[in-house]
Amino acid sequence: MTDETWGQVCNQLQKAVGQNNYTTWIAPLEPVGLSDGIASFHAPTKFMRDWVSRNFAEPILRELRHAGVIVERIEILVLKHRPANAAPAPTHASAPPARKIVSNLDAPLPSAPLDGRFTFDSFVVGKPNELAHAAAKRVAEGGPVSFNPLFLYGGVGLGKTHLMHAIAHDLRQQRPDLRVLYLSAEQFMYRFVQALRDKQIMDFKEMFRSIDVLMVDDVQFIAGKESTQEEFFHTFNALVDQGKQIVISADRAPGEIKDLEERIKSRLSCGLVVDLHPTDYELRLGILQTKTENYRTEYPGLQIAPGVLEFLAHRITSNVRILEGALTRLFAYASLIGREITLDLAQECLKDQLRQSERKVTVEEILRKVAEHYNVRLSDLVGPKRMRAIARPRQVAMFLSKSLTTRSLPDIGRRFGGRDHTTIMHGIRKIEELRASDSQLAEDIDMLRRLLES
Ligand SMILES: Nc1ncnc2c1ncn2[C@@H]1O[C@H](COP(=O)(O)OP(=O)(O)OP(=O)(O)O)[C@@H](O)[C@H]1O
Repeated sequence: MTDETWGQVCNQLQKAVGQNNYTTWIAPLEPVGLSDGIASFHAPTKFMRDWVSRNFAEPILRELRHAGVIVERIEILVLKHRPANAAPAPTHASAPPARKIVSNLDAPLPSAPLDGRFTFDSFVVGKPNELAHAAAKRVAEGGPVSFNPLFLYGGVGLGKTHLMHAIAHDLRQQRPDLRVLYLSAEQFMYRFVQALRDKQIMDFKEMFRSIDVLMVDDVQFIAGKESTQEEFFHTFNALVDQGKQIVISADRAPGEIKDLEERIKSRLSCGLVVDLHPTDYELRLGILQTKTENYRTEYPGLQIAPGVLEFLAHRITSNVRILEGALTRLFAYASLIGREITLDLAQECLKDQLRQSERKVTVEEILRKVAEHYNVRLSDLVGPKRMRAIARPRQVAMFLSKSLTTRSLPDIGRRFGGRDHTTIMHGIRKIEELRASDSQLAEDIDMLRRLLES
């Protein structure tokens, strides 16, 4: 492969993977040769080799083929660390070209790849995440540091990584003068161990202390890993002392991370600790609406019936990742079979997800909702009164208890003031009969069922 071909490939890769990824991961690669359908490259570190192999091998291969190179796979080799004046000593037998030794401070930061979709524009703000969003926005302005660190925590799939990437995107665009490094705590550890092994710990320290904004995702990962914690603590202190911004995320609050040293917990709690709360209905609906808008360009002409998004927002409450996955699946499915997205289609396509998130409705909840709906006392529902105004709602509650819970008739009877199972059966039959002719009753039941299942 000629330099010219590689140059062309690089131009294409820049477009394919984005400028940041290109500068960080592709530009440092050196093509070494091509033989037996294997294109070989040198990478400066193992960390880089692993990242590139995992994340960029496919686009590199694709662009090489586009440029007419006949290649089956790529191979990335690591140049062993060596003194600056020594001859190159690759870990591979073939002779590599001489490598320029660059100062650490000029080298691109080994940031983990950023997801181009995780921007502030695509982040939907609601009550549960508004503080986290506002704090992240503030950091993204790159102005004077007002809280250090910004500590974002919350359960799985609630947007921590999204916000951190959004900060990095904004900073890179608006403050290209700042050295911004985003990586997971696992990658921090990996780099640290690597530096120890390669006796490059001074380079490691120098690099981490040269950063203006350091973002470490999933910091709970270093709990119980003593020397990594120690190094993290020193890095953290050095940056805070220099007035550099730090953003950290974790799955729980600093004080609740087990096996994390006390001094680190207290350091992490010093700035602004913000909780990303579980989503509420409005936020979920907002996210679904935004994502649906995006899909409209991808699937033009696909119709979505009213009520489907509301239904999903009610039923899929676990986390945003699962909610997004359900919507993606639904659009792909509907476009494949060429049908409008209706409630029925959603139920059919998302059976598994819906079953998993099915709420366990209790007889007590049913009694409470039915009492509220018919404006009768709960005690009357389970009591002995027989007048129609009480007896009918009671039968509705019996019917719903049988269809929405897995309780047996005797069990339901016990929860209805110790009634016999035959009484419960009678009540259920009555409602089944009436429902067919009484549309008001059928509507009431439908509504109550939806309320209870949401
Ligand atoms: N408020 C939001 N608006 C739009 N998309 C969101 C929002 N919150 C989360 N998401 C999306 O949900 C998915 C999961 O979010 P993210 O990866 O940031 O979660 P996380 O909190 O880092 O979870 P984990 O700890 O599992 O990594 C992403 O695709 C993200 O874009």
